[in-house]
Amino acid sequence: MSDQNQEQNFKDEEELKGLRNEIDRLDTEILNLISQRAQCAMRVAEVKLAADPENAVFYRPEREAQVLNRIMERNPGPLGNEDMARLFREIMSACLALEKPLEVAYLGPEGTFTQQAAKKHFGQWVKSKPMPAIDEVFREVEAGAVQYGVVPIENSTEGVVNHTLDTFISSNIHICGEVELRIHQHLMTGPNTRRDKITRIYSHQQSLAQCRKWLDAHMPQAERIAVNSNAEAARRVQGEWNSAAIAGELASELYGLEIVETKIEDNPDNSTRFLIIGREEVGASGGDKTSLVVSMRNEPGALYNLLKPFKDFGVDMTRLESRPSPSGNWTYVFFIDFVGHIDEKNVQDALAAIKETAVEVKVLGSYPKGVL
Ligand SMILES: O=C(O)C(=O)C[C@]1(C(=O)O)C=C[C@@H](O)C=C1
Repeated sequence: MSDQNQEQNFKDEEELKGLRNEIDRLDTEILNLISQRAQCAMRVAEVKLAADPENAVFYRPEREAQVLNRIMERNPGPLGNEDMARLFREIMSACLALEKPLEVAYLGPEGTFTQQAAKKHFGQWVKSKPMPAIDEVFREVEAGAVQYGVVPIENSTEGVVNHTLDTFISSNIHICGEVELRIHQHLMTGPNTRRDKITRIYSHQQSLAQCRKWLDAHMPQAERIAVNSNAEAARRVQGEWNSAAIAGELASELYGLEIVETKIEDNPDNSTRFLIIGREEVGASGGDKTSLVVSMRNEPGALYNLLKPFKDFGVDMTRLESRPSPSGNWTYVFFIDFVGHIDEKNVQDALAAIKETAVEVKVLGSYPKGVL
């Protein structure tokens, strides 16, 4: 090595050492600040408990949305807004676990996109409990066995999850949040699988449908087998040498499979919206949505009467679905989402006007718009 090179190396080493010292100093500062924040959260828990020892509510979706939105607004970079918000998501999740460990039921089994959505919304610090069906998630929350639940509500390519909508009609559960997940489907195999020997591909029927063009083009010879969930598909592949699964990343981690092809969904904007359900109503965050279920008499102008108040009171409707009413007779109930919180004056006026013509209006909940 020449003297010049040696000198340059020495300078680089010195600079690296200086930068690492600076990182150590900053980490100590961050460590102390996070600890102070955690102490504050513990104090918040004491205040909540003193105010209402029996029914103190520790998880506050409206406050969490405000914290994350504020972080995104003030983020100076170079980390992106979402990356930064995810870091704070985890800090807040850990702080909440200090106040009160949460348990959340989700549509299982382990490794489903719904579990991924639960982790995205609540962070890594909640305990999650898989349930075999959507109505069992509702029942678990209603019975108080867990504090919250997570259920899928609509997919951008496959449409609404009717089972979730129908379950709301007969339950007393509130919606207290929403979370959207980009759905990426991956092809995964076990450690002994040979790509050219794959004769079977397992996945949930919806996922097989979402990857149909890719499968036609790349694996036309393999039989497609629909199973109950993507996680179940991954579990099956574990013990087989000639099969593959299509599932999400979490399932591959859980069952020790290797992802051999990433993002094979035909539509790159494929996403699913999930709802967070609970027993309490949620306060206003300043950026909220409300969901209603309304049943109308089967008469001329019924839909007009339902929609007019939204225009009259300037309420922005974001979704309208109709479902057959459980009472039968070809009558329908309408599921409506709109922008605003039930505490806001124009929302209350619109609801009062709808109630004049509706048979029944049920507010499923006001909740903060999904942040992440
Ligand atoms: O502000 C509160 O009510 C808190 O409990 C603190 C905190 C936080 O860490 O910022 C923790 C949990 C809640 O869900 C919301 C916020």
